[in-house]
This record gives sequence, C-alpha cells and structure tokens, in this order.
Amino acid sequence: MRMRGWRLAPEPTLPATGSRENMKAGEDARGARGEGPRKLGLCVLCGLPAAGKSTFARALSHQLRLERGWAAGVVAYDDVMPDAFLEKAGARPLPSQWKLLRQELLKYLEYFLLAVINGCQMATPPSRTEAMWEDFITCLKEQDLISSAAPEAQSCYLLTKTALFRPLFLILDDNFYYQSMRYEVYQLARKYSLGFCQLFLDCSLETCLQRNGQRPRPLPAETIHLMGRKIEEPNPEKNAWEHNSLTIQSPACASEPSPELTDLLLTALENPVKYVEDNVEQKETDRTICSTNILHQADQALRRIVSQAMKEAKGMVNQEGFSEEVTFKQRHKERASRADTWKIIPGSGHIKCRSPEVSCLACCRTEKRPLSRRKVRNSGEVRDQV
Ligand SMILES: Nc1ncnc2c1ncn2[C@@H]1O[C@H](COP(=O)(O)OP(=O)(O)OP(=O)(O)O)[C@@H](O)[C@H]1O
Repeated sequence: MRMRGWRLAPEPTLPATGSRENMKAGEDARGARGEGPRKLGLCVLCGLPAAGKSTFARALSHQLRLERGWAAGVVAYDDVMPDAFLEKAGARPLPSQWKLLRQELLKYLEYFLLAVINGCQMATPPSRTEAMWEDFITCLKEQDLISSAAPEAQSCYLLTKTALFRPLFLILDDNFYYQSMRYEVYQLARKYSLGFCQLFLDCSLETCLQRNGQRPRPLPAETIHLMGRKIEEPNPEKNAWEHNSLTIQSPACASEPSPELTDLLLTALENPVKYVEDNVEQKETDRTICSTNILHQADQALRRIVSQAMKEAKGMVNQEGFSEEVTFKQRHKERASRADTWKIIPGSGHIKCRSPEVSCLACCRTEKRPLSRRKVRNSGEVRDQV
C-alpha cells in the first residue's frame, strides 16, 4: 500500500450541470426519446470487519454484470480513503475527520451520479483531497465506468457506454456500523430519486476474529470487539427508510445471489426513493403562525425555564463532586478511600462527612440510589407537568 500525504479539503461544490433543473432536463430529454428514466441504485453493505463484505461485493458486482447485464461498481472505502489514515495506527483520525472524509467521498459519488443522470462528462471538484480523488477515479476506471477525456480536457472524465446505457448499481463497501452513516447515503439516494437498499453481512464475532487473524494485515482484535458492541444493524421496523434491507449470513455469501437478494435489488431499482421538495413558502407560513400563537409562545417560555432548572440541578450535583454517570458504588468507594474526610457509620445507611474546608458535618445516603438521579427526577416531574 502506498503512503501519501493528504489533507482534508473544504467541501467540494457541485458543478453547474449538477442543478436539479439540469438533471430534470436530462431526464425529460431521455423521456422524450422514449428511453424512460435511468435506473440507478445505491446498495450499502454493512457488517463487522472481516465479515466478508469486500469478497461479497466483488462477487455480486460480477454476477450483476454477467447475469443481469447491468452496470455495477463497487466503491470500497478502504481503497479510496487516504492511506495515511489506514496505515498508521498511531495516526488514527478523529471520528470527526472520518466523518468529513466519508462526506467528501459521497460528494465525489454525487459528481459521478450527476454525470450519469445527465448523460454528460464527469467534472473534477474544484476543492478535493487529491489522493482520495485519484483513488476514486482509479476505482471507477478499473470497473469500466469512466475513461479519461482528451488530454486538453484533463479535468473531465467520459462515461463509458456501460455506465451510460444500462441500469446501474453502485455498491458501497464499508462497515457502516452506525445507522447515521448509512442515512447519509440514503439522503443522497433521495436527493436524486435513486434506488436504495442495504445488505447486512451477519457474521459471528468469532468468525470475524478468525478470518481477520488470517489476513496478511490484520486489524487489532479490540477494534473488531469494539465495533461488535457498537454496530447498529438495519432496523426496518424502527426506521422506515431502512425497509429495503436484507441480512445475509456470511458463510453463504460467496455463492450466487439468493432470490431474496435479487428481489431486493430489483425492488430498489423499480422503486426509487421519492424526492421531497422543501416547501419554503409553507414553512414560512407555519413559522408566522407559531410566532403569533400565544400558547406556543407560553410553551416555549416554559421549556426554557425547565431546561434552565435542570441545568442548575445538574450544577448542584456537580458542585458536590459527583458526575451524573458516576454510579452509587463508585461514589461509595471514593468516599471510603478518603477516610480522613468521609467516615462510614456501619448499618446506619449513611456516610458521614466532615469537610476540613467548610468544617461542617454532612450526611449522605448509602442506599442504591444516586443523589443526582433523585434531583434530576424531581426536575423531570416539573417537565412532565408542563
Ligand atoms: N464466505 C466466506 N467464507 C470464508 N472466508 C471468507 C468468506 N468471505 C470472506 N472470507 C475471507 O475473510 C477475509 C476477510 O474478507 P473481506 O476482506 O471480504 O472482509 P471485509 O468484511 O471486507 O473486511 P473489512 O471490513 O476489514 O474490509 C478474507 O481473507 C476472505 O478471503
């Protein structure tokens, strides 16, 4: 793997051809030619490291091309994210940096999608992380989706026939372990009315650890354990936008697509996510109604008071030196360790405190109920009444 310098670029702006009006014009032109709207879909792969996502994505893309005659492309985040992030364990990026990079990659994807939708060349974003953009271009070229334009138009790329004239599925290969990460992709699908679906590769932690151990460059086992605790599987019952999701048992994933998988992909292509126009006028009217409604104003004022009261209650707790999260046990232990200040009176249900600073005597309960909780609950009652 190469080592290169990288920097986070400011968010790339979309080309003028990227406006929704132009996109609509492109669709209308195709409609007029009797071709109908292009069928485009985004498929998010998620799962633990070493669950087999990349292996699965490659196989699926190959099968879609061969058996369905679709255009398919895999965007493997590991291949496109700047190497420096992935190579140096000591230089691990902050989560916020990861987030920015992920969003930047989605912008690149948007450039490609716009070119496909409009049937035009793909432009280069004016601001970009050079290494990442290069890898993105390589990734598309290797899958025969774009080619370089003439040397005099170096900042443009031509779409290949495959990308232009067939239903196209892009498979995004990353862990996507938080649903918020996947939601960013869904928003992109919604913005351009694309098909959207999710595949969760379900693989036991033990199998992932074992497969990871056999890789030439294994990840630290703790990373997999941590992700195993954090991962949020697609939950179509809770999130309507996740309804096009399928769980695939990893050991079986190398074989040909199951009827369920084919069905999922077809459903996504045939039922693109609906674009919802922001009704600015309606929003403005609603805002005016709210700002002149006395009940709404009173509600807002009360909410502010309650929020302030809760903050103050929290502050009181903190002044005592106990954070909200500190459990009763921890506090008990802490007090016991400061025996010069805190005296335990066995059986009394209390800890006696003699503070040298204020030379006073105070008592704290030793029952399993943190003082902070009680205080907060009291404030909560106020809120419930509101
Ligand atoms: N179905 C399978 N059965 C057995 N081994 C598999 C299977 N799928 C993948 N593997 C092996 O497991 C290892 C990890 O696979 P792969 O790189 O596809 O996982 P991944 O989920 O993409 O990992 P990462 O998230 O870390 O990129 C590879 O060595 C691969 O050969």
